[in-house]
Amino acid sequence: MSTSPTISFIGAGNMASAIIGGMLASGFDAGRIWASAPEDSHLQALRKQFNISVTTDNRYCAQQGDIIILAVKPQIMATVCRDIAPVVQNTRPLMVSIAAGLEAGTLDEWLGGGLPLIRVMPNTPSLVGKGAAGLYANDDVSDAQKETVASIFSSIGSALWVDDEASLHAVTALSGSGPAYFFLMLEALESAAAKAGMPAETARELAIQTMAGAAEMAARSEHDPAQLKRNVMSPGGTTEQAINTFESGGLRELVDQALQAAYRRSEEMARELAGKD
Ligand SMILES: NC(=O)C1=CN([C@@H]2O[C@H](COP(=O)(O)OP(=O)(O)OC[C@H]3O[C@@H](n4cnc5c(N)ncnc54)[C@H](OP(=O)(O)O)[C@@H]3O)[C@@H](O)[C@H]2O)C=CC1
Ligand SMILES: O=C(O)[C@@H]1CCC=N1
Repeated sequence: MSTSPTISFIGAGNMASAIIGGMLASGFDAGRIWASAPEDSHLQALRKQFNISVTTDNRYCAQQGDIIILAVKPQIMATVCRDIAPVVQNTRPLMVSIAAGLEAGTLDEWLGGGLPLIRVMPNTPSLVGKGAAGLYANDDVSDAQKETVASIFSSIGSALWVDDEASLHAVTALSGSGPAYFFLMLEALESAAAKAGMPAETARELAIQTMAGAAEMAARSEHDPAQLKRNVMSPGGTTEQAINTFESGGLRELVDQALQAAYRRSEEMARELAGKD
């Protein structure tokens, strides 16, 4: 494989666009990116935005790639993989799946068997170079291939390997789904501030800046989040009142339940899609 491989995305929706946007912003050559999907108008919009090559023909797209990133919904992955199997069995690219739940063994079977395959659980902030991805490789992947894929995902955020495929359920529940948790928090903060009489635009800017600032501080600080939280809580002050309200309302238990629900759904999808349910 050349140092700058051609990457083919099968499926060109939210997550593929976020990865492509992040890759281009980090200097990846648009001439080396292909994407396929059924709806030509969606592809043309993507081509205009990113100047990448597009086609409605998955097999043709697959044929172009040294690395093929499977980025369709898990529920249609079997049809898509079986369709491109004759092509990839011939060209033998490195396969990468970003689908939630779907296990490497199941994908390998649909693709005809014996191909190097990496599962990545990315997230949408990849678009702005702030992604967080967990990666797992099957036994057919070489160290050089692992490095290539890790360097792609490192260029758009953090990329961490897991040794055990089952750990990807936890990655999915934490960072794959995670951006939505923080967007929910932003929604809630904005509407609470609006109730307190703040104009919507001001509330949004202050809430976003506060979230970004807290994240940046947590990333850079030598203190853990509990200490950073205490540093904001003046005894007898305002923060204490808000934190006590969150704690007595069961926020920690709710977060625990939410992550468990996402984790269980990821496991359940793996079983359903492998035909074990
Ligand atoms: N969204 C997220 O935050 C994350 C998603 N993922 C995973 O990424 C994958 C994609 O999710 P997401 O991007 O959100 O989904 P989207 O619905 O946004 O995108 C799905 C894409 O697949 C295309 N598609 C549909 N049918 C076919 C087909 N037969 N052949 C080729 N392409 C097809 C759609 O094309 P068209 O528009 O033409 O219909 C669309 O471009 C999923 O497996 C999900 O688990 C992983 C981590 C995070
Ligand atoms: O909700 C989902 O199933 C996908 C996987 C992680 C984020 N979105």
